[in-house]
Amino acid sequence: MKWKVAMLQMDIAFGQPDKNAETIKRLVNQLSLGEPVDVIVLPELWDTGYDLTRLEEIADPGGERAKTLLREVALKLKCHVIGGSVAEKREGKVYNTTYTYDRDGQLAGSYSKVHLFRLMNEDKYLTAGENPGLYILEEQTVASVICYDIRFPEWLRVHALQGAKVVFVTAQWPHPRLDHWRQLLIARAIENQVYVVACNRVGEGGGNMFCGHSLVVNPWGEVIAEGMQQEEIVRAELDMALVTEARNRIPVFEDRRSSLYEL
Ligand SMILES: O=C(O)CCC(=O)C(=O)O
Repeated sequence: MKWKVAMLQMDIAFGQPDKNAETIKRLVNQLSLGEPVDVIVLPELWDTGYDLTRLEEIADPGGERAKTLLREVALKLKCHVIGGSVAEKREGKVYNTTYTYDRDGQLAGSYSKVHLFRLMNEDKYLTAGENPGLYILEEQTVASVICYDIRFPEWLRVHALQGAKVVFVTAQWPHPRLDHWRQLLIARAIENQVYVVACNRVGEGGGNMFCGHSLVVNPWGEVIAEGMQQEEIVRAELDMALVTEARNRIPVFEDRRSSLYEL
């Protein structure tokens, strides 16, 4: 199984969900004119950006606005959509939530960010999710996590142990930590013998400058696609056979001594 993936490395207008939805539609139109893709990935909080103090007013009730758009995109491009994340209002709380749609326009699953990033005040305005983000797309188990989650190897391991062959990362990762971004993504790919497909935003907002460099890393830790620091669509091809090859050559999952790791 091979998948062509495309990441929409976009700028995000601070606190302007409608304007950001227009940016997505423009990039999707651009994509629809080129080579077909199997999966697209969007960045984190693409609707509101980090305008956290206005979430009461601008967060998406039940994620319905985002769901409508993402479903339309899946049907237009006939591809799976890892829908970045949006500020989802649910039961009086706000979550940082990803929706994944399959190519038939069906919701394959959702994931709310589990590790809230205190440096950007997420803990003050958002509620943490509790469940892993695992989905089945065309019989492939894949995972999606959000930004700061990549600093928690144990969390990605949970997904790999449950069968994920690809981990999609949706992010708003700022400077000056570009090196952390690249190295953490490469490490997560090597240790879990998975593809890591990570979509970051560009531009500035809320006093942060975001570093782009959306990345695709193969299960051997090789960077097979990387964005620059401007709006662009970053493409790559994933070959699931490489996951099996890496796991057969170095059987990390068989060699684990899990009884020694329980804390
Ligand atoms: O961990 C980091 O350095 C950045 C994390 C982040 O920006 C986020 O989770 O939104």
